[in-house]
Amino acid sequence: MTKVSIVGAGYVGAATAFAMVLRGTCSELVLVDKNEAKARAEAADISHATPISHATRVSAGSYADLSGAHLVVLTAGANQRPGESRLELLARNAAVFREMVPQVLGAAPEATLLIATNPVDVMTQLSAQLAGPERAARVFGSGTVLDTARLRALIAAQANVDPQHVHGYVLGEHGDSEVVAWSGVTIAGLGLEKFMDAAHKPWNAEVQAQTEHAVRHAAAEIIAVKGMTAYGIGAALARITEAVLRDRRSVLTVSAVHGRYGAALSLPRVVGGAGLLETLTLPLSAAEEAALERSAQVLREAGQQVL
Ligand SMILES: NC(=O)C1=CN([C@@H]2O[C@H](COP(=O)(O)OP(=O)(O)OC[C@H]3O[C@@H](n4cnc5c(N)ncnc54)[C@H](O)[C@@H]3O)[C@@H](O)[C@H]2O)C=CC1
Ligand SMILES: CC(=O)C(=O)O
Repeated sequence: MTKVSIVGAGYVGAATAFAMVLRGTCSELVLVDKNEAKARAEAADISHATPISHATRVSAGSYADLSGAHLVVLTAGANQRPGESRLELLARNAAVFREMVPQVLGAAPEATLLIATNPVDVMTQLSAQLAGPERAARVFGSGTVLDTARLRALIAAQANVDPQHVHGYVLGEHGDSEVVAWSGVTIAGLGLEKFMDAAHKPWNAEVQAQTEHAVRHAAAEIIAVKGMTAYGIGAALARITEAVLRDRRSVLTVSAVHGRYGAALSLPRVVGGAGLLETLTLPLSAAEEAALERSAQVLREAGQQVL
């Protein structure tokens, strides 16, 4: 039996629950929201997919119903309005987390906490602070797992290959200062430029810059039209959850506090049954290292407002 709870049954919480049911991530799923009627309606709607996907017991509940959860996904709080940055949500969502995290930990003291609410890096650092150092390996955020997926999808489209066979990472803030680690992107074991050359696909500095711009601004462009993003992050949260529940030792760019950078930010990390198992140090170019340090500086300054 694997039990997951999602606190925040808005667009992201519902998309995550739906992704989990389609993927068969867990056997029991409980949705909690301060709007109890919304949580009940989403749970009912999603449960109707279970006979034609995976047998998952989906319900709505209160904090008390988190008891026994192996992992709790936190998606509660405000989302961005068109034109707003993630960091502008800081004060509002920090207030939600100060109230919510102690209640979650009170009801499910053994659970791994997976944070998605924005600004996700600062919310992760705040949650880690509220949870205490003994839970350090079990409190982390979705970080740049979504941005990394966007990068892989865009490169795959250019290369005309399966996105699962494109490897590379977005590091740092899940936000405007994020860093695309171009020096480490590979397809079929070849560096990106070598692969594109061998496959006779057009790739140059201009295409690379356009791709990076599209990754960095993906959320803003989607939000400008439909008001929110949900499917990408829903799939990402389901994938991260599976790494924990199935002890996969997956390499994922989740966000966690890093002593050297003095903030929670994303680096490639090994994620498994005990949570964060290892942080990997990638060989980066000097420009990427400097950009990562600047991203950490953005997060340290943002953190000073609420930590
Ligand atoms: N990390 C990532 O990659 C992504 C993060 N997000 C973030 O996820 C968060 C949620 O976004 P949406 O689902 O679109 O927002 P939404 O407004 O649709 O849902 C938020 C839900 O949180 C609930 N809520 C608020 N305070 C609560 C509390 N104290 N206890 C329980 N429930 C509470 C609300 O009732 C609402 O149902 C936002 O901060 C958004 O920016 C969104 C997309 C990607
Ligand atoms: C909203 C957000 O953080 C995203 O889609 O990346």
